[in-house]
Amino acid sequence: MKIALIGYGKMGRMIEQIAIVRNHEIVCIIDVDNRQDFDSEAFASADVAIEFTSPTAAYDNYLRAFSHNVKVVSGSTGWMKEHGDDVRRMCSEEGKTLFWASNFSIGVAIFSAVNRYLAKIMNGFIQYDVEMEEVHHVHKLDAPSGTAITLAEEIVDGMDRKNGWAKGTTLEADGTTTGSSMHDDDKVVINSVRRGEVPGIHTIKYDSGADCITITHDAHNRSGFALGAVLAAEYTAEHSGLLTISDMFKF
Ligand SMILES: NC(=O)c1ccc[n+]([C@@H]2O[C@H](COP(=O)([O-])OP(=O)(O)OC[C@H]3O[C@@H](n4cnc5c(N)ncnc54)[C@H](O)[C@@H]3O)[C@@H](O)[C@H]2O)c1
Ligand SMILES: O=C(O)C1=N[C@H](C(=O)O)CCC1
Repeated sequence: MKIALIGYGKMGRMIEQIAIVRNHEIVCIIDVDNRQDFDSEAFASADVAIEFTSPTAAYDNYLRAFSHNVKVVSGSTGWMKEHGDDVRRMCSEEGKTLFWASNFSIGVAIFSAVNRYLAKIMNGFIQYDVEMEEVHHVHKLDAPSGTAITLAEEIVDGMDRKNGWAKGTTLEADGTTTGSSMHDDDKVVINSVRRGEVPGIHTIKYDSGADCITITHDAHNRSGFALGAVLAAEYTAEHSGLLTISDMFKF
């Protein structure tokens, strides 16, 4: 398969390595300094573009790729609130294809299945309250993480006493804390920590007067995200519309 990369940072570089091992051809690499290459023959020849850039760059990159009829797989987070409706409309009404996931790792797909199951059980046990913590490296631009938001939305779907999520505190790398831990009881509070070079840790904690149950996904490195993105590109070459992890992994 012919793959174009949009964003050649930590994720773009790791995706390139895995794609080559899986016998794909990288036909074009676009980063901030050569955005004119969106209009190249090489870019238009791609079966799929894999996009990992930033919260503010992602949406425009989708538009550029769509204008050349190139399908997109993207892991960029933090753009959904502003552009989610527009992207959904383009995929459902205008024949565009975007595979988007807040987290591409198989481990997080499994963790998400456990999260959904646990939330449904906890719906019947009102003595437990739930909160979440995500820990990421200090370069991360968005908080809470996209993964934490997805996991919180799953909890809200499973528990009648929760009707949304709220951004809690953020412990910054310099030790300062911003945000607030005070929120209505019907919100799933997500606290963030920015520390060193942590690839990503998500912990969901159910606490009662008697005990506490926690589940954690701890990424050792970015290889799980990158492999998942290449698998998603292989899936996207054969499918269309708005796609996500639950389309690819059925469990
Ligand atoms: N879904 C997932 O599994 C997953 C996993 C890791 C990271 N992410 C997300 O992916 C994004 C990128 O992560 P990263 O660790 O590779 O970041 P990074 O900062 O290492 O790399 C981003 C790259 O994008 C480039 N870029 C920025 N704006 C651009 C633009 N307008 N056009 C082209 N290139 C542009 C930057 O120059 C940089 O090379 C972030 O939003 C992060 O949250 C998602
Ligand atoms: O490194 C990042 O940035 C990550 N972003 C995603 C998120 O926001 O959930 C996935 C984990 C790594």
